[in-house]
Amino acid sequence: MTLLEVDDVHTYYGQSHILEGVSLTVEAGETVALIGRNGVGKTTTLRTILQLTAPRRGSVRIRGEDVTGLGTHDVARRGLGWIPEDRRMFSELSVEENLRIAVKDTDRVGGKLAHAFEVFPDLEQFRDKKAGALSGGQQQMVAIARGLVGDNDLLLVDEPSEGLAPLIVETVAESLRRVSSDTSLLLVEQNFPLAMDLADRFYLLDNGQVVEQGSTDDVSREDEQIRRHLSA
Ligand SMILES: Nc1ncnc2c1ncn2[C@@H]1O[C@H](COP(=O)(O)OP(=O)(O)OP(=O)(O)O)[C@@H](O)[C@H]1O
Repeated sequence: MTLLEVDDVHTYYGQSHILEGVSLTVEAGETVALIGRNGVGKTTTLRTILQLTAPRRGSVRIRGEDVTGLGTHDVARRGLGWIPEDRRMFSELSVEENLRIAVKDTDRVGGKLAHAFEVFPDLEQFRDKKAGALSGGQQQMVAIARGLVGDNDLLLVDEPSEGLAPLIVETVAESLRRVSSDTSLLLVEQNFPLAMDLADRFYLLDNGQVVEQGSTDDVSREDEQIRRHLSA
């Protein structure tokens, strides 16, 4: 089943034409990577999907239903979760409270928290600690765990490895791998090897357009070309 279908979206900030006809899909169960240099429109693509910035042309469909122009809250209610680049913790609240807030079905808070701590055993020892006191890697893990307890069918994850040391990136990658057995992922990543490792398919964006796409299994052939786009 096609969970998400973005068709030929054109998105602007004021007069600036940022996305110039982006199309992509995410099937149920897939992890899809959106890669590309700084400023090519990756975050804008996620914002467009969530209708935080509605496209002027083109459409966004969730399970075949056109959600273009709906409020972000209504899009989220259809099973889309967002893990933004800045992670958006409630820094004065504990890890557990941050997770509780994300549970939509309040009758199931206990079970959801237990599941989160099972998937992220490292988090359990921090459950009473203020989220603002955690390291960047630990906060990223809380952000991913929040996506997990939120019962989302698709998580939009923006640059999860940003600013993290290589060893911590590996832990975060492992968290995403675990979450991907429960939910589909659309992953914005500038770390090319990480994106290739986690994703089934990829889209390469440049200047607001998809310039390459395919299975990550086939990527070695195109490797040089992709790297050129990423470093240009
Ligand atoms: N709120 C805004 N108003 C005007 N221009 C914006 C706004 N947000 C982003 N832009 C511009 O839109 C373009 C695309 O930005 P976007 O954040 O989508 O890129 P990105 O590929 O996610 O890059 P990064 O990795 O730096 O976040 C950039 O040129 C950026 O300067």
